[in-house]
Amino acid sequence: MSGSVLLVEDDRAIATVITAALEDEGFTLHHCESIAARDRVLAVHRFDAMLTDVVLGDGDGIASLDAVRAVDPDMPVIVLSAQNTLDTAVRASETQAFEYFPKPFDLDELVRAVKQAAGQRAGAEAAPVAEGDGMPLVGRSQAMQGVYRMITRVLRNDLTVLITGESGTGKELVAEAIHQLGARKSGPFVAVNTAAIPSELIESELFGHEKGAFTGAVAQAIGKFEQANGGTLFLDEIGDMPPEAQTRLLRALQSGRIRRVGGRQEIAVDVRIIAATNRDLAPMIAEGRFREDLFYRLNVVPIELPPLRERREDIEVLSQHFLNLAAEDGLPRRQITRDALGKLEQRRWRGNVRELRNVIYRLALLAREDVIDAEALDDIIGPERESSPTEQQLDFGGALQLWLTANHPPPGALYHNALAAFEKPLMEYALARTGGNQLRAAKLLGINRNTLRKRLGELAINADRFVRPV
Ligand SMILES: Nc1ncnc2c1ncn2[C@@H]1O[C@H](COP(=O)(O)OP(=O)(O)OP(=O)(O)O)[C@@H](O)[C@H]1O
Repeated sequence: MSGSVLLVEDDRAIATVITAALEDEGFTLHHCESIAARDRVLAVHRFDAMLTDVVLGDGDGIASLDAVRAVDPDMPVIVLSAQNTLDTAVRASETQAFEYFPKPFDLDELVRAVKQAAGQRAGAEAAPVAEGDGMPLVGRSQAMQGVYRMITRVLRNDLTVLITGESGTGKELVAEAIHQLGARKSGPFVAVNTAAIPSELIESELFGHEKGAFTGAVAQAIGKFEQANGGTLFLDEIGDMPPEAQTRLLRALQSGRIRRVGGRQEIAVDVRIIAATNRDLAPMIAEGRFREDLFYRLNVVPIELPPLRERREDIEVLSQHFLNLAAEDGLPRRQITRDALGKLEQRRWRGNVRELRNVIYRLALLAREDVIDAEALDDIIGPERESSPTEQQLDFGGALQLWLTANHPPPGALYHNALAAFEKPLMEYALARTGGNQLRAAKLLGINRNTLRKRLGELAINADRFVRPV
């Protein structure tokens, strides 16, 4: 049996014996000798079970269990005690300790109890998250099983999660799953893509601002932290966060309170944070571009999403899943042959699951027959291009196709709505690049200033939003 066990015991002889016995059974042991050390390690690691002595140098192993429950309410705890009094036994059972062992104890019995405790936890946790069953994630590979296991570990607590993985591997979907399946599901899920917001606006976007905080702050605005109160805040592309915003975020995480830009009052927020990045943060920390202390605050529970090329066995179920979604989105219902799937399984998928989704939608839309075979696949998507993943994701036609299937504009409004969907981000980009200066934005776009002003009005874009704080 495998599993990880935290052993809190200041008697080294006993610790050595327990460690040896449990390691022989395949457990990984982490040993510490004090309550302070226990709490430090629990803040960053999660264990399948904990064994604790009662009388420790810096406190009482039972009386201090509340702190353990606060970070991990469901971890089975086995109490070991040399004070074989009824009082200790009663106190242990009052804390719902999994089991109580007076010293000296029978080592075999202890090993059996640990196996049972760790097994019970794994059983209780394995149940809620598996593919299907309200679980939006598809894939049965070993790698995805590991991801599901990690998700189950964070459903019944509010630990901060850092999701890493290449672009398009499903990081946002995992964040949504944690929210939907967890205790906060009735609260809001608010996603912020740090990379998509001009750096000058990030702080105001996250924390809100008071009226007059900077030029253009014409009214008070509530930030994403406050919007997510009682729910989950998903901070995507956290590696792109500018240094000042990192500092402010760290402060908010430490204190559970935020202050609006230009505001004096500290506001308490009850928000679970899930962050994600497709960048390797280690070199950024080394170069001083990402705060190490923030990294540790975020990386309490790391979840790593494997690239699609490392779980090719999932390509078949994912393809079927996306064919179904395409049909639900109003595209023709298609089937795909084993040969065609074989070809899909050989591709590199540098854009990961997002790229697969786009390809399947394109196939569903453009295939001439209901059954997509290898030949049809070659016809429609051709050989793999040598383009970078970014180019593949930014394939304009593909994105438009997805937009068209996801939005069903009323008849007669298709051209108008598609144009607005295209123009709005373009105008916003130009305004963000030029700090809200309409003259410069018009120049950047290569259009007349009056045309810009007219379109801003028609598209309900508030140019003031892009004015840089001074
Ligand atoms: N395991 C999966 N099962 C079903 N759909 C998936 C899975 N993984 C990803 N997807 C789909 O692939 C697309 C990309 O996923 P998502 O946006 O979550 O990726 P991401 O890692 O957050 O990307 P980025 O780093 O670019 O923000 C979405 O349409 C998502 O629904």
